Amino acid sequence: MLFLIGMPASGKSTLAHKVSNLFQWQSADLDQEIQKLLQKSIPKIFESEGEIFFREIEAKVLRKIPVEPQKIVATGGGTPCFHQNIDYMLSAGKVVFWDTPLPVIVERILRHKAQRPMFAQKTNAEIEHFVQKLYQERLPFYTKAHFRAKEWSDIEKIIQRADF
Ligand SMILES: Nc1ncnc2c1ncn2[C@@H]1O[C@H](COP(=O)(O)OP(=O)(O)O)[C@@H](O)[C@H]1O
Ligand SMILES: O=C(O)C1=C[C@@H](OP(=O)(O)O)[C@@H](O)[C@H](O)C1
Ligand SMILES: [Mg+2]
Repeated sequence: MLFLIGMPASGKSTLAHKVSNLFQWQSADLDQEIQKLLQKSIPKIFESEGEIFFREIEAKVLRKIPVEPQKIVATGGGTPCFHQNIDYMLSAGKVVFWDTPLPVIVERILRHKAQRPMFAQKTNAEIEHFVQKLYQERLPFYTKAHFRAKEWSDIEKIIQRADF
């Protein structure tokens, strides 16, 4: 099983779908599993229950996703940084850091910021600064991954060479 980690808006959810379609792999999206379980959108969960509750549920749901070969799981941007989730993922499967360039991430967040609870209340300049800071804080977790991928060809190589 492959876990995708990386910044919010780096494209983890999109990439999991693409791998699933192209290689007929199973896929799962941790945020979607949480939304299904609680019958609430991620922004609503943040708003009504708060981040601490979200991180607890996130850690539990992560560990409930069945570990199977030829399966790719998109996690949330913060997943590896809480509740020893990175150690769990490193032991349960292979972990890929999807390292999209920060300017691309900033541009995507600015386009859809209303849907993202961490960014909705911030000005554009604040978002840019916040994304830089978040990247620096999270890099020590992200770089624990088995693989660091920057483009699609990196993903293809990982899928072809690793025995999952
Ligand atoms: N390779 C890509 N090229 C262009 N846009 C992309 C690409 N991957 C993702 N996106 C867009 O970026 C946004 C965030 O993608 P998403 O897969 O939700 O990221 P994440 O799950 O990492 O937050 C979405 O609007 C998506 O359509
Ligand atoms: O970076 C984060 O802390 C978060 C990223 C989101 O997932 P994506 O990375 O799929 O946007 C989602 O889990 C939640 O809003 C928190
Ligand atoms: Mg996602």
